[in-house]
Amino acid sequence: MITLKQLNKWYPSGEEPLHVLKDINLTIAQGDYLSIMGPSGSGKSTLLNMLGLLDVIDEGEYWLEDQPTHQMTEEQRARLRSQHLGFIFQNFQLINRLSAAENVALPLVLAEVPKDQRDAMVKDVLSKVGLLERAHHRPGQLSGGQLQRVAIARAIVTQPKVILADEPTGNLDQTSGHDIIHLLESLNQQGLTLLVVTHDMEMGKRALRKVRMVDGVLSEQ
Ligand SMILES: Nc1ncnc2c1ncn2[C@@H]1O[C@H](COP(=O)(O)OP(=O)(O)OP(=O)(O)O)[C@@H](O)[C@H]1O
Repeated sequence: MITLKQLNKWYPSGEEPLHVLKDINLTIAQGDYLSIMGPSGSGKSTLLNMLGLLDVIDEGEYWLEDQPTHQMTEEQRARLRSQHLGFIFQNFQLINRLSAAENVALPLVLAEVPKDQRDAMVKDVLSKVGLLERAHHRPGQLSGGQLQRVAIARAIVTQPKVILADEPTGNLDQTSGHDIIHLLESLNQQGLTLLVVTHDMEMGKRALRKVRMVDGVLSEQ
């Protein structure tokens, strides 16, 4: 479902551009579970941003569901992003003045899903992540592990094919981290493709495919 061919990315930096991703080739199938590990500054988040269609490729090809994203306009890429991709971040990125249910509903509001349909979908995913009874709580009233569950519910409510997670356990204690790993893995077992950038050795090791990034060069173990 995802193919990267000879992908390159540079960032402007002083006199000489910084070559952040170097000739990346990668094929990801539906249902894969892939961890991306490597030293700080090696390009892991940049790669995840490219896969998430959040930034433009300078050179090479990125095919998503047989579609050439490298030839698309920003608008086309945004449409593809909202159809197929869900995102999870280390710092959850929830809106504090909205309840858990309202945070989860946001992508559906943006997609103009009617309210009654929206409510049913939100209820369904909140129950999947075990937080139905906290639906009306605001982020300030929830623990770190619960916040990440809300973020996961928000990521899956649009029924994406791929979840891109950047350090999903990075702000959690060990027990909550375990819970989040198990939740993501159970979603993967139901067919969701899972791509995770992590420094968490446990998660890194448990992934079915282990990819390592060093100085912009990717290798698979
Ligand atoms: N928007 C940007 N503009 C310029 N340079 C950037 C930008 N984003 C990242 N970089 C640089 O690109 C390199 C790769 O950064 P990236 O965030 O992808 O690394 P990482 O492997 O995810 O690191 P970490 O594990 O610390 O999060 C770093 O040298 C970083 O300073």
